[in-house]
Amino acid sequence: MIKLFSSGKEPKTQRRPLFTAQDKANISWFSKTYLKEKVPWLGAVMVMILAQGFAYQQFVSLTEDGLRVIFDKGEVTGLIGVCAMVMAIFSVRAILSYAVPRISVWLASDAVYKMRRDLIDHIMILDLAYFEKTKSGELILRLVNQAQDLSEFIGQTTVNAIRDAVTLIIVSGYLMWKSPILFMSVIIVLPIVAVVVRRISHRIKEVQTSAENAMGNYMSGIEEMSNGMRTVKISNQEPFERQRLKTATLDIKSLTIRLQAVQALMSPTLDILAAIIYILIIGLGGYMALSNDFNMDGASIIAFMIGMALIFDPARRLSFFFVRLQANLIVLESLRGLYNELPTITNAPDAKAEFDPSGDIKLTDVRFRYANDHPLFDELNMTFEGGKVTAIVGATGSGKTTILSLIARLYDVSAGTVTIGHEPVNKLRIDKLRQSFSVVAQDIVIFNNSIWENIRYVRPDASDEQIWRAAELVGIDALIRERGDAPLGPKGSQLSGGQKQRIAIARAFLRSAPILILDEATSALDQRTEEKVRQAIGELSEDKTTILVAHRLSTVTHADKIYVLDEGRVVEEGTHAELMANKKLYASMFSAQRSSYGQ
Ligand SMILES: Nc1ncnc2c1ncn2[C@@H]1O[C@H](COP(=O)(O)OP(=O)(O)OP(=O)(O)O)[C@@H](O)[C@H]1O
Repeated sequence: MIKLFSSGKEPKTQRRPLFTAQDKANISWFSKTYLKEKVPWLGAVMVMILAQGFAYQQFVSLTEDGLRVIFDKGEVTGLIGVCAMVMAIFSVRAILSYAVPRISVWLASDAVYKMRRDLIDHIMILDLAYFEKTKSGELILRLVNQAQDLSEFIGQTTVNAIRDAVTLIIVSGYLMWKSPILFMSVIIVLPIVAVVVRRISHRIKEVQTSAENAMGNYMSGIEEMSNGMRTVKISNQEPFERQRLKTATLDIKSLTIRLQAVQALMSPTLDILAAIIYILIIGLGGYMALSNDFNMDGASIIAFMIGMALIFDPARRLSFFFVRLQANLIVLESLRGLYNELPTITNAPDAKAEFDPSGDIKLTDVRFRYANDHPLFDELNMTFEGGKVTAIVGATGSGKTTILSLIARLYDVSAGTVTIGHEPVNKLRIDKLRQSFSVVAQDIVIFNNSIWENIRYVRPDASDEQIWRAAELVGIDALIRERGDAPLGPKGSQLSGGQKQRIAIARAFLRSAPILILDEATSALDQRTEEKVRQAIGELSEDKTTILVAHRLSTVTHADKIYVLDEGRVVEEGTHAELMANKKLYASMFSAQRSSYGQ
């Protein structure tokens, strides 16, 4: 679970390798999955990068020649020749400097596009349970920001780092060949760089994890605040929301500053090291040039100095690369973590596409729990007869909606079976199973689109006549004419609760599947509209297996069978008349409701 805010005290860093086994596995996964097919292009980029490295080496070598021409021979034509060569070398490097980022950014963007595409595919198959426990801000962070960060890191930072590493190796090799003693004396400082980079990298990794978490919290906070603005305003909770978001941004600010503070330690360290290197070249190199014991002259010292200057910047950038690498390893880990979320509700290997959706729906000895601590159902037995209307009533939280979720296999039972027409639902192809339902759920999802498009959503191939007919049956046709193509606002915020419910019922009409599930389908309608819609629903449920969940018992009296549920157990079952005659829970609930409605 994501840590809400970092405590400010990071655990003491233990000595860990630069890449953990997990990091290596993540990098290998990303390369194999998204870069392997681009190997020829990656090869081309590598060749160009090598050519860029050799261009610098040639430049150092030509500079030395040029200096000798000036110091020793004094030939102007020789000097022009050297200048022309330098120009040619830098022209080649310039062309490559254009080509390399163009290709590498394309490669990285394509790889990250494919990863995003796969992530979207993967998210779509995850269980409902995953979305009920995951904050949407976390998903947005991964799919938007982290994927983008990774793309930039691979396409620009890593390619630049490889170019720097190649330049460093080639030019260092050349300097080593020219003067091993001088080269070995000046790179004595390198182990210090390695130690500093290592220490700083570990620290960055820790702070980056907290920063990513804080960003996810901030995004989730914004989402919750904007979606819940009606409740926020009515309950005067603006100060609380303001404070919550401010605390989240403050957390991001302090983590960003901490991250920068750690990263900033690199610069002064490297500046001091640069000074040591130049002092060594001037002092030791100067001594070698003055002494007759070494094969060195002024030109070689200056060329050596230029060579070191040329590799110093790549070396500095490379050390920053390792710092940024740590941050991006965290991002990669977080992205790959999404793939580690696996759906449990999947098609069985021999899943059937053919079954009789108009058969009886049976729950036999069903056991189910949401969290591990409290079982909701223990040996639940129910039958919803095919082609009949069955109602489930009971106190709030007694498990009515959960029964519907088990039938539609949004959750799997932990023991027992749920069958439709004698076929266990977990042996049916999930798409075929769900195609057999028309559902009017409690939480109606309305998209920011027109009413028309919202109805059509459940059956994109429906004809205009079919959509009009569905709209007329629930009496929303006039509103369609009035609003036209105007979008309904996020989550249908520009509609009343009853209008949303009518759209949901129109969807059920349009879909006209053999099993009709109505979960508090008419609770937000006024009595006159409800009467009209109920007649329409009556027509719709003809020859269909209908499961009706309602609190208002007057809406279930016509059902062929009524189940009364209490804390996950069926406490009564029968027709309205039978249950009234029983004079138990149902009868008392019915009488209480009737007297409260003044009937
Ligand atoms: N996704 C979930 N994770 C954990 N617990 C859940 C989840 N959904 C529901 N519950 C719990 O399971 C129990 C049954 O919930 P359910 O929604 O099935 O009740 P219900 O009878 O339909 O209630 P209502 O009449 O209020 O709609 C409740 O205690 C609820 O808090």
